[in-house]
Amino acid sequence: TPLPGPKGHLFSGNTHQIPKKEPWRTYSEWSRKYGPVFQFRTFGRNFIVLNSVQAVTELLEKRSSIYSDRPMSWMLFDLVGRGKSVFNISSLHPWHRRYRKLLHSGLNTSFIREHWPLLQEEASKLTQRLIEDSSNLEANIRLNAAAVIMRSTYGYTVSNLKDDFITAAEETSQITGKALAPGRWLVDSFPLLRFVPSWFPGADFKRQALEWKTRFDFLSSVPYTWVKNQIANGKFNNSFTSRLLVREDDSYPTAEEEEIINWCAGALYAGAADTTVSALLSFVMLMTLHPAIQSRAQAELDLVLGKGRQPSYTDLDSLPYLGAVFKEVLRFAPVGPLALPHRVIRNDEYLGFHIPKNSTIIPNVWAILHDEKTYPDPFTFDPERFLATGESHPKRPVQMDPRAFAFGFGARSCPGSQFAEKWMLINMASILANCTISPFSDLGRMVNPRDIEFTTGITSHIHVFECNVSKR
Ligand code: HEM
Repeated sequence: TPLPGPKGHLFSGNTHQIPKKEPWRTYSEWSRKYGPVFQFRTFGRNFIVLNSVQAVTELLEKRSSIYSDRPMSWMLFDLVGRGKSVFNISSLHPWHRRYRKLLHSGLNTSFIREHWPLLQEEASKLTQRLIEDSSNLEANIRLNAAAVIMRSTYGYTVSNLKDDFITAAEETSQITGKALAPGRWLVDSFPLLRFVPSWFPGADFKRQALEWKTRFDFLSSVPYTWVKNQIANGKFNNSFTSRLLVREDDSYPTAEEEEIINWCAGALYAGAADTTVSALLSFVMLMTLHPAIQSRAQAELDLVLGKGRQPSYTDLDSLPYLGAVFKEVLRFAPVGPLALPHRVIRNDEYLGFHIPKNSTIIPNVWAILHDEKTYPDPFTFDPERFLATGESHPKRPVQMDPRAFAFGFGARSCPGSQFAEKWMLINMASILANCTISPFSDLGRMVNPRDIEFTTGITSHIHVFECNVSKR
């Protein structure tokens, strides 16, 4: 049986019905009408949206070996030459496994411990900047992301957002966005167009692709060449990249190994920058709106830290309430409401429905994290959902851990999740131990938690409103 879904035109399918704003909400409504797994179609492409815990677990996790490919973008992967990036590489490509292994071991607990002093130092700098000027909330948080990532990936120190390495990394993500813009490139619907010669009238897309490819080749070589030079000069800082390049037996990586290391290192900024900024912005905004929750997290910190001590690695396990706040931020304001799309590589069947080979699979993480059966009263921000000894609902069972969904699925799940979590927790601990965040009271304006808005994109950001950050 074919999967249910909204009726579309014979040729263009449902192209005209795809929502431009917060599509996860529309998909969630459609799932009430068509069921938790439904499909829709655009020119030559089939999309399947998974809206339930059961569906993502069964298909993306248990059948990960066939559900972990990425949908093809001829413009970005082929013409612009980004098909081998960690995010885009086909799960059938032999490097996919090598990337995953390298990223997992490269971002493991010992990496996190090694970079703990950096995380702690940047957390206190961020806290200080927020106290001095809370009007630049987003820029201050961005600087924290850039500083941590560039230092831990390449051993490179960033002190402002105008830094060359940051502008290079940001240009990379802007080009990626333009090359992936849905419906923008005809070649994505008619792949044969890629063989049109670039001088041919109307082949502007090929000239554009070549320009971007040249730019990418340059941009991706900048930080990598820098680390290699530092190592050659014998004065490098320990980093993700240096750990892979400098070997105990003094051997040199092969050209192929170097290419793999460069793709993996390049993925860290792309994976970390926007996601951690989104999570931390949501945290600050949600603390502004929920003073009682904020004070409870501060009371927990005060108890563990005593007077004057700053939070450290070993404290994190003694801060269950702060841990619950982190989980609730991920649930209430998912960083990637639709994670990233996957592709199924062969025909399959689910609950008697036919899943056609090559369909793009969209996990509706937002719908899962706002399903009232799993998370009663889903639009209320309430960290107690994740505590066994809730004060206000002592008998309520602990709710499902949102980290199982917020970081994606199967052989594509986020390799930086452990690092991200420790990094966010130390930032949150440092901010709350030293400051109190409150609404901009002069204006007497208070945003109703239900009116919070989010931007639409691969990562979604909370709409920022002004707040006060004052030293405690
Ligand atoms: C709160 C922070 C973060 C969230 C919510 C998050 C979430 C995600 C999600 C949803 C995916 C897509 C998974 C899928 O396709 O099923 C992903 C992929 C990825 N993330 Fe993260 N991430 C975060 C932080 C980080 C950090 C700090 C790093 C690196 C240091 C990182 C590196 C990556 C990489 C390299 C991928 C691509 C994996 C692949 O395609 O095989 N992420 N992340």
